[in-house]
Amino acid sequence: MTFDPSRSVLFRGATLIDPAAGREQEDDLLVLDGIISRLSETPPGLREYDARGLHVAPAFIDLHAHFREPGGEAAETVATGSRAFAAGGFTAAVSMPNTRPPVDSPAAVRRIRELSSAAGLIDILPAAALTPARSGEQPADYTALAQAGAVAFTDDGTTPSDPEVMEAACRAVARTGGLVMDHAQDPKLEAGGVMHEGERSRELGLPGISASAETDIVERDIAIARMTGCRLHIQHVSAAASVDLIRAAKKEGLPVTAEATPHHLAFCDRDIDPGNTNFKVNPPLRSARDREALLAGVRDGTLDVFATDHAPHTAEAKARGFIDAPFGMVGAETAAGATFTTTVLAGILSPLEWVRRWTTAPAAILGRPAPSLAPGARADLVCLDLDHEWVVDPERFHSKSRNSPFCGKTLTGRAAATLFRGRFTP
Ligand SMILES: NC(=O)N[C@@H](CC(=O)O)C(=O)O
Ligand SMILES: [Zn+2]
Ligand SMILES: [Zn+2]
Repeated sequence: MTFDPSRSVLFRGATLIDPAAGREQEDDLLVLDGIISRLSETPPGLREYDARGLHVAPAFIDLHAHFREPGGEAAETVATGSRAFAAGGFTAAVSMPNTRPPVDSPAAVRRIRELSSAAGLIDILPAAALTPARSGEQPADYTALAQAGAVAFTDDGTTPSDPEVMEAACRAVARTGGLVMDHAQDPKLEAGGVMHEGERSRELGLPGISASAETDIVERDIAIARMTGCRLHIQHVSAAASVDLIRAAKKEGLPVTAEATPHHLAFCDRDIDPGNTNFKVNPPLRSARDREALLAGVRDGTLDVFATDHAPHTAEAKARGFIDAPFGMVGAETAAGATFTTTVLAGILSPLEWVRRWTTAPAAILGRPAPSLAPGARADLVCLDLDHEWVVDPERFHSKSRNSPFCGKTLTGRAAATLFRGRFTP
């Protein structure tokens, strides 16, 4: 029997975590020609990977990533961002449309998919702008964008400030069965702020962004989901009251989901060093109480998934000081460790549930088939070393950018290897 050795491997002695089957067990795992196969089919001469002490799971899917191409290639490209995500244990990521120009046409959506295929390390699933030019002025042609390959619609970086535009957009997306992702932050209330408004911002003398900048929009858009039936995914939830609103919406049976970022789970405004602009992010790192509420939301499933909001910026841009530097932090290569450390090690999630939040849960939100370790499944896999303690050194990132708040921090857990269609990456 012949097989392609570059897409075939036998993982020996791994602990397999298969959230689709709800199972964690010690076993070998065979990958043959990029497909998970029955152990009884193992051919002679196959490469073996010693996975004793390691966990093998479906590879991670990120619902929220910025690749900066076109227009921001000094900070990241599809190729460098793909390497960063592959190194982080991912084989798929949803790209945000806030490039320059924005991804707001079928041609721009197709271009992202072409760049993704050319890089060949992960599947980049493009989100398209919710409104043309992300101007918040009118709905777009969602059918045409979806036909070109858009998996969701968002004006990430902002949200339509006019509730009537948001309602019309959600109504139109609902007709196509599509998904709206929402950067829930009122542009008016956010204006001029650079960190969470509270005791710490007053201490530092920095302009604040109130929690209500987020919660007002979460409330507005849950009401719009109720009226329109549109599937609504709240991005990068930061405030305790947002978690309460989302919990209540779910209880009511509304089609609302939400994501938690690694950085909002790991840090609060007390951790902000005003001399380090890598802590400047939108929405801002909020109070310790907000952070506790996010962890409670992760625990009870109100926050369905983790998502990185990987937002690369050049060292030059981040050197402008806390007032003028752009918002955003990289996250692809710290996501696994940061979320394992803040949730599993903290006793909030089991390892199986933690894997679920990076795999089957985001796939379900996208309406894609559940990633699985069953024979016949595509071998998009991550091999995790969950005992590995490491100190984050951004100089070692594959990303073009280094703007990580985790620099110098110790995390537990990392991707030891990633397989994309059976091939080791990056
Ligand atoms: N999160 C951020 O602080 N920045 C993001 C935009 C966004 O996700 O809102 C970026 O594109 O840099
Ligand atoms: Zn955003
Ligand atoms: Zn974003």
